[in-house]
Amino acid sequence: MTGTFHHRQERLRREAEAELRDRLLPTWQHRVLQRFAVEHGSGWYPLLNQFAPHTPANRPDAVLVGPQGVLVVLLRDAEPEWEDARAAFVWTAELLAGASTEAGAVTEAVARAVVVHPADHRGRKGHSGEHLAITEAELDRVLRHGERLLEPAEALSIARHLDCRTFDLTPIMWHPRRIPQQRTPGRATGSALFEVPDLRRERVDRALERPFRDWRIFLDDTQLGAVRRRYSGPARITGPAGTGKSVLALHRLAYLARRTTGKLLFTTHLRTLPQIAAEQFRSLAPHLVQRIEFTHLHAWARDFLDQRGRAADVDEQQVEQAFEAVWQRAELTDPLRGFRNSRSYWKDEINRVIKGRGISALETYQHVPRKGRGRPLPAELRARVWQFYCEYERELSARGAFDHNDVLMRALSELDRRPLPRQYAAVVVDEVQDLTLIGLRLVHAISGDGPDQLLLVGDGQQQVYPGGWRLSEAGISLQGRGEILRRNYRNRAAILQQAGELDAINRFDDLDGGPTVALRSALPVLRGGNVVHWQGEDQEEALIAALRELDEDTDTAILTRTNGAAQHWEKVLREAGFTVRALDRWNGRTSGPIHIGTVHRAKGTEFRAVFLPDERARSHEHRDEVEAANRHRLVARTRARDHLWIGTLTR
Ligand SMILES: Nc1ncnc2c1ncn2[C@@H]1O[C@H](COP(=O)(O)OP(=O)(O)OP(=O)(O)O)[C@@H](O)[C@H]1O
Repeated sequence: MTGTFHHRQERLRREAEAELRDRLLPTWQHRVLQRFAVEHGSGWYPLLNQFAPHTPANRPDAVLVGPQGVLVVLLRDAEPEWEDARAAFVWTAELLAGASTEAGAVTEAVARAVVVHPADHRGRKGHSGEHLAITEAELDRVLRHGERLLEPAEALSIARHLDCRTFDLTPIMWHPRRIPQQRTPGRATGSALFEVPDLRRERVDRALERPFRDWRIFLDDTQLGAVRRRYSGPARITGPAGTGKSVLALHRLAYLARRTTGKLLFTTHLRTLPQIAAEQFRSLAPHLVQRIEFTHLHAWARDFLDQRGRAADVDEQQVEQAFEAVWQRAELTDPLRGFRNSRSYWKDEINRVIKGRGISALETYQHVPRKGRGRPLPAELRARVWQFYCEYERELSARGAFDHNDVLMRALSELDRRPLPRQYAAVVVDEVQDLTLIGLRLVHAISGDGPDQLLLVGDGQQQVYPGGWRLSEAGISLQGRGEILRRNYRNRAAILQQAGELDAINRFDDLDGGPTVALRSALPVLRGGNVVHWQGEDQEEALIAALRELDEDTDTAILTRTNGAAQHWEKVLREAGFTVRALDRWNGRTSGPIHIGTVHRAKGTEFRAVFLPDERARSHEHRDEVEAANRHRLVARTRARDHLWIGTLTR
């Protein structure tokens, strides 16, 4: 077989020689291109720039499509200007627009720029922000090693697409209209050597890695359209849980990073999400990760104020004490308790409705809409709340303390006083539905209104913090710029159906007036799924037994409503011998132990199996509480990909 293989290589080499004969290429370039041509035998489709060796500086000399993706190749004696390498990449990436395979529309993540130098090159090698630099002696690095990204049929259809899109690239050694038989060197096709168990394992492995591989390399048409669209001002991506909003946001960041200079910002109000997004981005576009700042909005504001010499740190304990001091004053709180006897309700009123909206006068508060906050609050009570709020502010200032809203407000006023010296090339905000109005104003002040500057990503059905706003209140106008995603790629059909049955009213978009799609109308992509409704008295025993029944417990989470419950389950599972990790310490990198945390912490994440133990929540008397609880449940259930376990205590 080896003899046949070498014979074939030699024949390919001779054919390549004949194809390249008329080109007046420097000897080393000739050698490289010949090698590319020969690699057709192992599944690569080379296309040569028709101007080579006089290719314009900002174009590739060759493009190769094969198992390791699309290589945008520049053959250079000396290091190219980085703008040229980037322009060659972007030129090829633009040609990829519209390419699709059975798995979806092709993204830029499939492509990378490679600069090949002669063997005796002494200059810089390795990865730069824009490309990988190697010598001709190291071609195996890109042709043979590395992650396998494309199936043979995918590679062929992408190569054909490139051939159709431009006259500048000419196929060498293959004919775009003939379908060649794929052969893999060293392995006979259809051979009995391929054992059935191997095949089965390969299929299972591929199925498990599939969604991840797929979303990096292929997006659906709507997603890809939104990644590449030029928005003349702020834009918004909505869609039910699991429809790839965050994935789209990451692709758009990579797309914009390649076409701009300077930093880009990914932010959200959730503390743990930016790190997880950064990890995902790293696998999508490792060379661009330095260009993106992944940070939660409060940390951004705090660092910004620090740089301006106006440090404002939040001491949670002091803030809590300030609130408590006022809450204990019966003359202030009795009328409020009469309306709603809930400390957290009034805390939300201050944090999310008054301060979170930046309201500075009672007159404004008297008229502010409080959608999603339950019964209307009469004017006289609003005056009482205002008094409470003023006392709280006094308590804070007596302690010299700032709360989270203060930090955002100070950052906003500082930006107003002196804008950023260098604007971000783009700002992406994830989980936007849970930002306060002040938070939204801040991101708008950071981004500005320019083309492609601001992308808001969210879903009103997943709002878990009270409060609401209209975009216009933050001075943001969308004018129809936006996309709605509908295909759910995360949850298997049974889970999607289960979560879709919840009556999770979308108050957020109700405020904003835009069109929406509810989870129950999302289109499931993955079939099957397993939902277990457990009912009984000994929940600990049942949950542990269910965990033990899982074929493997990696990529599993126990999600709770409260921190107390999360701590309880951490202890129970540790004692039962499981390795567990608190969700708020997770950076999205490893999926080893069982994750335990609140649903708030789990926002934007997903797990193969999710357990939702019953917490004996007090029954909800008010409509807003019922709505909030249902949105909360929807978020929790839609974190599960394959298995969902829902506990109900009967005692
Ligand atoms: N085009 C695609 N092909 C395959 N998988 C995809 C595609 N788009 C997204 N996915 C997968 O779908 C899952 C959900 O994606 P993502 O987290 O971006 O959804 P989301 O809309 O932001 O969800 P949520 O609002 O619930 O946080 C991820 O596992 C992602 O890998």
